[in-house]
Amino acid sequence: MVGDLAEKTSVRAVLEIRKAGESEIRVMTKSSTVDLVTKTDERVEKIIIGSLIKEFGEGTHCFIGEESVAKGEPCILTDKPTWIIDPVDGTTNFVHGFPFVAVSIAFAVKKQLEFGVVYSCLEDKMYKARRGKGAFCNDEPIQVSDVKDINKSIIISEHGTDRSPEKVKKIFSTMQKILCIPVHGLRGSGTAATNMCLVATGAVEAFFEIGIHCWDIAAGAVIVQEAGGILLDVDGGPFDLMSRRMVSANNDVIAKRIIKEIEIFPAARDDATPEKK
Ligand SMILES: O=P([O-])([O-])O[C@@H]1[C@H](O)[C@H](O)[C@@H](O)[C@H](O)[C@H]1O
Ligand SMILES: [Mg+2]
Repeated sequence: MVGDLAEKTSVRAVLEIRKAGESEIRVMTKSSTVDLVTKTDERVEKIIIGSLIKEFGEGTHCFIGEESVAKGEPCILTDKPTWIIDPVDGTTNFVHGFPFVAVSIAFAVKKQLEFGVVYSCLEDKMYKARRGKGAFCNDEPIQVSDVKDINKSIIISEHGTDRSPEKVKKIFSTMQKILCIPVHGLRGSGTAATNMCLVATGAVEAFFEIGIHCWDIAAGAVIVQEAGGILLDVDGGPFDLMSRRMVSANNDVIAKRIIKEIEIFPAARDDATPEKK
């Protein structure tokens, strides 16, 4: 029921994004001049939350949505049934017409992710997974790659929207070290949700990033795990959805090899009190 609804809602969101992409896009900024947002991000989030509230009634479920949080709504994951939503993951891509843009909708109960749907709009691929029930792309089962040799891997990372020189230096130093292991290649689609689905289908072996948010990765987290992959913190500890740090990989051999090279830098938790952000 929850899954069907998430799927139905993601289809509505995708139609809206595709339609909006055909006319002129007015761009605004959030935390920095490269952290972009559009009216479409805001409208699509309202559509998603509105249709979920219509179904479940006001006050029964909680919502963590990228644009609502940007407008001051809390970003705290409680035990209550909670939807975690990125209406347009890959907003920069959307603005530039770079063809990877996804809608990401996840559902958690008691802080446990139960269901995720990532709809890659322009490729027309709907990825979905329910805890314990496998992962699918357009209804076909998907599975991570079985590569264990890092020298035969493709790794994804992104540089996010924080451009402070010391962070950028660490990001590129990590990428340089990983590239020179050597791996077959380094990639990045510009949407964390899609990157995770690429891990889940076996197109790449891993995706890691410091600075992502819970709404970028919540749905992808269910999909990667249900496709047989793993999630870890960038220091090798357990994955924490609110920590803004994540390594997703096909297996722990690949994950741990990458973790050896990651230069960690601080990122305020999604659920940090405002004065700590
Ligand atoms: O802002 P947005 O386009 O929804 O999300 C961004 C994308 O997922 C990008 O791939 C990642 O590198 C950033 O960290 C995210 O913020
Ligand atoms: Mg996003």
